[in-house]
Amino acid sequence: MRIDVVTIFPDYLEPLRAALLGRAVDRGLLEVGVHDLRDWTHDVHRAVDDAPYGGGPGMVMKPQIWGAALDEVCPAGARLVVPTPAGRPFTQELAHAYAAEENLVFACGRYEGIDQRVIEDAARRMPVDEVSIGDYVLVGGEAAVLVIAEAVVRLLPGVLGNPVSAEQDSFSDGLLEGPSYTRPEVWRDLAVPDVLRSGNHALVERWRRDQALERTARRRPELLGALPEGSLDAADHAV
Ligand SMILES: N#Cc1c(-c2ccc3ccn(Cc4ccc(CN5CCCC5)cc4)c3c2)n[nH]c1N
Repeated sequence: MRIDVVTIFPDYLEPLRAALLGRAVDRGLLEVGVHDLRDWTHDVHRAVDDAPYGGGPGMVMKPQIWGAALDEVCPAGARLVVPTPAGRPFTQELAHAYAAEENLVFACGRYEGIDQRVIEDAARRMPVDEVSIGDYVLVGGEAAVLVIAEAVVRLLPGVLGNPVSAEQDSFSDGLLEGPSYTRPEVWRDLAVPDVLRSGNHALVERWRRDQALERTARRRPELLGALPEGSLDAADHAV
């Protein structure tokens, strides 16, 4: 997979070359290109924004600059991903879909966002997704790209040391995962649940499933309602 990011703050994307993602790059599992949008400006001020038509707060990013940048950065077959507060929710399901792509290009907006015609024009040549990472307001798209990139790259074959954990992720079965524990057995008078030290794998599996159901019911009850028909068995209904 190759990820390209267009931004006015290239340094913000340095974490793409660190830790898990950096190791994926070093191992040839991932290519990363970060591009400064201002490289496509031609005025002395390197302006990328202008006042919004119709008035309103803040500035909007100019279409000409973005158009020239995306024309050059987007390879044939790329999917363009544009983080925006008005986007559709970025989910684990979308992370899996993106992990199957050869080329992802991220357009990081700032100010009040990017002129909508940039998205409309790009959609003439490639799939374009406007996505949001959550119901809160950021200052630009860069933090969202880091979140999305990490969620996607960890799913690539060979990236995670323990690939099973990607399948046992939260949300992989529609539930939040339950609590985890490691040594010591007692820490500050808090003991590890006995069942986890029982050696009875069936009991451990049942306990973990119950914990996941209880946690999901408490923190994200709407996920229970969204489970596919037949996801819960008789033992689950006992929780
Ligand atoms: N993913 C994601 C995001 C973002 C995000 C993503 C990309 C950009 C580019 C610019 N901004 C700043 C901004 C902030 C608020 C508004 C709304 N307007 C304000 C007054 C009238 C409406 C427009 C832009 C961005 C924010 N925020 N939250 C998420 N989950």
